Amino acid sequence: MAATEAPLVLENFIGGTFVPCKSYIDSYDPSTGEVYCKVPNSGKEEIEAAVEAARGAFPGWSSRSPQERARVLNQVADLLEQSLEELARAESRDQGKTVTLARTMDIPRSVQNFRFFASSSLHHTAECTHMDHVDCLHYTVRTPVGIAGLISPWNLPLYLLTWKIAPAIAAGNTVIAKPSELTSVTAWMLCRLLNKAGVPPGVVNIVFGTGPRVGEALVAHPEVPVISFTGSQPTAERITQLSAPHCKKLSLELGGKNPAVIFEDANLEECIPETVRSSFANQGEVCLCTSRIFVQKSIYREFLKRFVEATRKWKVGIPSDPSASMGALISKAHLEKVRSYIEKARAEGAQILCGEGVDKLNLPPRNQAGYFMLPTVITDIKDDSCCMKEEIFGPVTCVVPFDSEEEVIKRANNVKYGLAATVWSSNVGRIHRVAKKLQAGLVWTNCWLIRELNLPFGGMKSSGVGREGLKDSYDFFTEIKTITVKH
Ligand SMILES: NC(=O)C1=CN([C@@H]2O[C@H](COP(=O)(O)OP(=O)(O)OC[C@H]3O[C@@H](n4cnc5c(N)ncnc54)[C@H](O)[C@@H]3O)[C@@H](O)[C@H]2O)C=CC1
Ligand SMILES: N/C(=C\C=C\C(=O)O)C(=O)O
Repeated sequence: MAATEAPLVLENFIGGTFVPCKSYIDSYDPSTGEVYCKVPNSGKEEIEAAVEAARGAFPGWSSRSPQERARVLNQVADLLEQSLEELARAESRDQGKTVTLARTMDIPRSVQNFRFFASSSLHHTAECTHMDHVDCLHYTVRTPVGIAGLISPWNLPLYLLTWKIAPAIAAGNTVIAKPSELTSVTAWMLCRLLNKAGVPPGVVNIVFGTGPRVGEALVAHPEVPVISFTGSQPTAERITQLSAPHCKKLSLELGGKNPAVIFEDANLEECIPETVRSSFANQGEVCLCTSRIFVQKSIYREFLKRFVEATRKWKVGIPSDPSASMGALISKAHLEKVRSYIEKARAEGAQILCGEGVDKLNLPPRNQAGYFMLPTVITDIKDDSCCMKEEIFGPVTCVVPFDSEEEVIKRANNVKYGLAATVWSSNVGRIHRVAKKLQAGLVWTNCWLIRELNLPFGGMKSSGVGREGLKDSYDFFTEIKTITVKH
């Protein structure tokens, strides 16, 4: 915080009203390491108030027509779009990402989330069957589940929060959302827009604070039957334990250790810049980022040389620098954790080809205490190294050679995660074969992160439970009932 700047003080949003909290948590600007914001340190009391507000709003909201709800969602989208620049700057300051990325990805996608679910909620149809031999007609109806608990992480703050709020309220639920305590500002800014858009009080409640305090109070509340969570696997385990006594419906979107499989017939002109982006976009803090790159032996040396050259051009800079590709990591603790992986790799005898400890980072004096690091490429590393097995969630990627298709599929699948993968080849048959055999909920071939919101998003193995998307989110946020009519 600059000497003259007063901290931004956030408030909870309960029943359509901003409510101060008894205590606050410091929130840091990752690009300077200074406290610039105070986030409510909410707990059980605030969750009780939010549940009461959400319970009160449910009958009215759930009985509105899909068209009426869609109109309100579209209004939220329009208001977000009108505030795009302000939101992008706030997201960048709070998270450390570049303003450019927030402006071109995070905020436009948040707008799209509301528009997409406003529109898709108008097109759901029910199933119907007949049993003529017993004169029966059967059909299904879907009803909103009730109060949905939504817990989101710090890497794509507004993007992932709105990816949960929009489908939940479009389906007629009321919600209590808990954003990450590390990145709460854009969620708080959204609250003002929700009121302006005509979202009735209590339909969306946003309660700020830490996971163990307010997150657990939300998950354990008996009147919140459905929890949608995006974040780490250990937290998902805790959420599962707390939900078990109530048999809650859970959607868990967790981490990844995503492979890129690059065959000798890949178009390297396209593959190299795209694999740099898939490894280092958003400081490598996206669950879909590539962190293990398998390259066929015949092109391994050439790939490595060109990949390192391209990585060195992925500029780290202050988030407002339009020429920067990457900003600061989320926190000091996270930066230290990411760096510790590089140290472990070095101790195991791996080679660090560029980045941390090899190249020099140039930052203005004001940003010297910010949480910056250079994109780092590791090689000569074994498949059983922790850098090849664990989610680092930072700008670090490992490159290793492979011989055959069969071998690379086995090695790519040899981790506990199964979220995303990329395959690079100009052989269509091989692409289909390999994509089918990779254990991942999402496989991008000859591209990365082209999102089709209509189709299922999510992971297998330790990368999660459930899927999100047009039909999947609707199914998750509704209960289905089969009705039989004898005539
Ligand atoms: N989408 C993803 O795949 C993400 C993965 N991560 C991974 O997790 C690591 C740790 O990051 P964290 O911020 O600690 O992730 P986290 O899983 O602890 O945090 C995600 C959300 O869960 C909440 N939370 C934490 N503990 C909770 C609890 N006991 N009950 C209810 N809610 C709880 C947090 O307050 C936050 O809103 C990262 O280094 C990264 O590897 C982190 C964020 C997103
Ligand atoms: N869930 C995450 C990313 C989702 C991206 C998308 O829906 O396009 C994550 O990084 O945690």
